[in-house]
Amino acid sequence: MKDNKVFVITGATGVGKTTIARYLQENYQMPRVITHTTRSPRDREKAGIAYYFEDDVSFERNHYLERVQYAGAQYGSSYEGLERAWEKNPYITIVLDTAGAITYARELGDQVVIIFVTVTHSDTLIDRVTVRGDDSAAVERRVSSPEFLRDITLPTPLDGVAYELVNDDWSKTKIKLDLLVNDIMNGRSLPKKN
Ligand SMILES: Nc1ncnc2c1ncn2[C@@H]1O[C@H](COP(=O)(O)OP(=O)(O)OP(=O)(O)O)[C@@H](O)[C@H]1O
Ligand SMILES: Nc1nc2c(ncn2[C@@H]2O[C@H](COP(=O)(O)O)[C@@H](O)[C@H]2O)c(=O)[nH]1
Repeated sequence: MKDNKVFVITGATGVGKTTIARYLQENYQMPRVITHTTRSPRDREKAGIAYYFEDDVSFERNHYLERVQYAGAQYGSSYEGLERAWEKNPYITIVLDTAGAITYARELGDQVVIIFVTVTHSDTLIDRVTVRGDDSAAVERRVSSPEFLRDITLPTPLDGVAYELVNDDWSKTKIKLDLLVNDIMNGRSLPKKN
């Protein structure tokens, strides 16, 4: 449906994209689109909740709006996943890398609200994912990947398109999210930078 919207939450590893999606689910009943990946599950990640975990063969069976390689694994968001979420609510979320966010902006136009999440000091990201329980070798691989370095800064195609949200302090982030969601739901638009 034309009035359906998808909040695309993007940015580097550990900035808090999944935490933001969870907040929007719990407080605004926005379902998150579950995407597909060939990477292995982390401790506590459940199949069908965190991701649809695939192998190289099963990954090819889905119909993707976009797909990317990220730090050596494949990721993709399927049309079926989007429709399943929109059946539950006209406002939904998806967590993507910046390449995926650019594709969504191009393919879905006005139906997309992009939130680019950053932190002031990128060193804090390593602490955050370590506290989350990520294996130290995986953290090392991830933060030295070209995709991680790319996603730290706002890509040019998203400049003036994405809302920039600095997630240093979670209590302030929640206030900014509430303002943004209420404005979008009421057809207003906040400045893109805060
Ligand atoms: N403002 C914040 N201050 C401190 N810790 C935070 C903040 N926001 C999120 N976190 C924590 O940082 C960790 C990483 O957050 P989250 O998993 O949401 O990141 P992400 O961007 O989805 O990462 P990835 O792309 O690697 O999946 C989690 O342990 C989360 O609880
Ligand atoms: N473009 C896409 N990016 C995706 C998709 N699913 C997840 N992601 C992003 O990949 C990285 C790595 O995720 P992680 O869970 O292994 O840390 C992160 O930026 C996710 O937002 C997708 O379907 N398409």
